[in-house]
Amino acid sequence: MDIAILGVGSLGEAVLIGLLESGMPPAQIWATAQPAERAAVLADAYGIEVGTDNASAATEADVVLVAVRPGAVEGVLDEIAPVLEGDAVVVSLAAGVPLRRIAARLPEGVTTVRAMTNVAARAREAATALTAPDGTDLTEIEDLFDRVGVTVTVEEPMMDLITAVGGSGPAFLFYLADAMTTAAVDGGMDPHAARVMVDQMLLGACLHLQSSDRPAAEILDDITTPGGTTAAALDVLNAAAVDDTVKRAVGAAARRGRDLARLTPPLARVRAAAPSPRPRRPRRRSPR
Ligand SMILES: NC(=O)C1=CN([C@@H]2O[C@H](COP(=O)(O)OP(=O)(O)OC[C@H]3O[C@@H](n4cnc5c(N)ncnc54)[C@H](OP(=O)(O)O)[C@@H]3O)[C@@H](O)[C@H]2O)C=CC1
Ligand SMILES: O=C(O)[C@@H]1CCC=N1
Repeated sequence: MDIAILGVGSLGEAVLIGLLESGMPPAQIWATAQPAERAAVLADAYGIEVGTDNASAATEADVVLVAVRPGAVEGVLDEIAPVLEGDAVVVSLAAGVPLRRIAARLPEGVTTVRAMTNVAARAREAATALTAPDGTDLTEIEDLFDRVGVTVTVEEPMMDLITAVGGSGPAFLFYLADAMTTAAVDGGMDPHAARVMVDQMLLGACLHLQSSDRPAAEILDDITTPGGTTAAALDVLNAAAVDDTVKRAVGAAARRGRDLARLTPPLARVRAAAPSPRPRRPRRRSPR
């Protein structure tokens, strides 16, 4: 199976790396990026065909992954629609853009799929949710995403919530990692040692959680020695209602997904409302 990845940015590159690491031959992957200089850098780095012409890349592929930002999806679909064969499969990786809007841009018979995955595809540990019109055989696409992690199939109305939890989810952990590393460095720890410590702690905790059938709240209890250090930390987190804040953050991300679906072109108004497309927490000191 030949695939095309259209719009190799942050997510597209993560998926590309994961697929190559899974053993997919570079000759089976066609990609596009902008500008041409970035396409050349990607081609050189990964040994695959990377251009700027989406239609040319799509012509080569059995499965086309559309990895541009939500506001650019429909324009890319318009570019590739004339060259797609009837048995082509088009998978949108974008947040928010619904199946009906994808199908409306493509020739009759082309299979349309939405996939919500995440940057852990780079480490072949992504959580991917697929949705497609009723009756679609997703076996081939499940196999493709299984190469970069774990794949589930869901109904489309769940996609905004899954985008918040699964797609944006790594950001919650990176936020925590940054805050904990900063706290350690501010307390006098060597930045490199702090980074190693926090990374390994998160990895170990996630593996522990994944290997257990027990709810996270119960595992949390195991660490919380009465009157001990964890209890002191939890007192502060609970006083600040961090659990409620996390719920509200998930809600905000899911609502943004719904907004992206409504707005055409989506990003014009969303950008006007949010000055920075990638808002970051101010950093007091940068770990290495
Ligand atoms: N980042 C993530 O972790 C996740 C992202 N997603 C979804 O993935 C999509 C991409 O997000 P992300 O990777 O963060 O965004 P990026 O902006 O990093 O990647 C998109 C890339 O597409 C390029 N591009 C824009 N227009 C075209 C075009 N017409 N043809 C070819 N390439 C084009 C952009 O170039 P330029 O910058 O020059 O415009 C950019 O390099 C979004 O739809 C998002 O909702 C979903 C889950 C997780
Ligand atoms: O921030 C975003 O909109 C994309 C979708 C999920 C993760 N990143």
